Amino acid sequence: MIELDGVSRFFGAEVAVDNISLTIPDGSLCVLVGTSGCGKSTTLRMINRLIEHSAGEIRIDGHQIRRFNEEKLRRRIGYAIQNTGLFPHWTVARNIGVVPRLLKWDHAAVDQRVRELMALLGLEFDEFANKYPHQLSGGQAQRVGVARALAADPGILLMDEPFGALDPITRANLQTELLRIQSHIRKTIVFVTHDMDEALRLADHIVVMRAGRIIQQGPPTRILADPADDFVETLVGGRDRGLKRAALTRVGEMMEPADAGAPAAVATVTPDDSMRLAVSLMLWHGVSRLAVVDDTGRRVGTLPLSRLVDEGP
Ligand SMILES: Nc1ncnc2c1ncn2[C@@H]1O[C@H](COP(=O)(O)OP(=O)(O)OP(=O)(O)O)[C@@H](O)[C@H]1O
Repeated sequence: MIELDGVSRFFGAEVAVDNISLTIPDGSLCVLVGTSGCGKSTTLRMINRLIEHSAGEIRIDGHQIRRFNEEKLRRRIGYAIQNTGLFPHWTVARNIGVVPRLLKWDHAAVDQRVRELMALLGLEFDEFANKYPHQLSGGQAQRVGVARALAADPGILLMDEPFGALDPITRANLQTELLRIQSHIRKTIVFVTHDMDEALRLADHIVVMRAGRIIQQGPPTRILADPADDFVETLVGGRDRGLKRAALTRVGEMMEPADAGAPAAVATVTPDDSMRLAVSLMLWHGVSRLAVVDDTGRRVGTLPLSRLVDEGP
């Protein structure tokens, strides 16, 4: 668990981060979001002590990070940044293995870890291990950057706009990959972005920052349902937020119990489908209710349009 307790950072007279408190439970993906200069990167870098905090306390697993040896702390924490920071004259394999080598793992263990991570990130070993960063596409280089950050199996992964420089399709693919990987490795991830859509897609917990302060924090559905002020509402897309919320809400959360007497429905959804898909299907088929079925096709519920109108997004 990472805890920030009344944390501030001053640069001369300027307050970059202003008395923020935040708890990030183990295994969760917390996204810091906000416009340029609001203090997101400074907050992230205070966690691995690339920047020291000026006031307050930062604790990892209950221990103040000031008490840790800086080098050791940084090796326990993976760090992935925009434009990857890969060493240009090193191969992909050597770049990925840098931290395990610093930690003096033996050669075979480093080699095995590099292979494992390349497989996890979808990079074919024979094709990519001996390439140099300039021979990679932006998305491939970013995958190598993430693999390198994970190499020593850190409990915590800090990611600073890691997909910021990529085209929208590559970016969406890497977001999906990150969610897939996270479902396997369950790291505690702190992710910085200025893109609210990216935050809504990835986060378990969103922290909206402005001028060094936390304006609002909570799960994506809460931020969408109840933005704290006009600034957050603008960030989440104003009138568009109903659809965004529908994309995050599962049918299972909104359905009613199966109604034996109801006429057979033309279209079906599963409890794991998004409400956005359900709305599309209703519009497409011109119906006001859908049958909800499980993986085996058994009817488990009903989703009437009234659920969307009364309580929906
Ligand atoms: N080393 C520094 N010296 C002086 N001021 C700094 C330094 N680093 C950051 N700042 C200031 O602190 C504030 C917060 O910067 P920070 O980089 O954390 O913002 P950010 O939200 O990550 O922005 P961006 O998305 O543009 O990177 C800014 O006003 C910035 O100018």
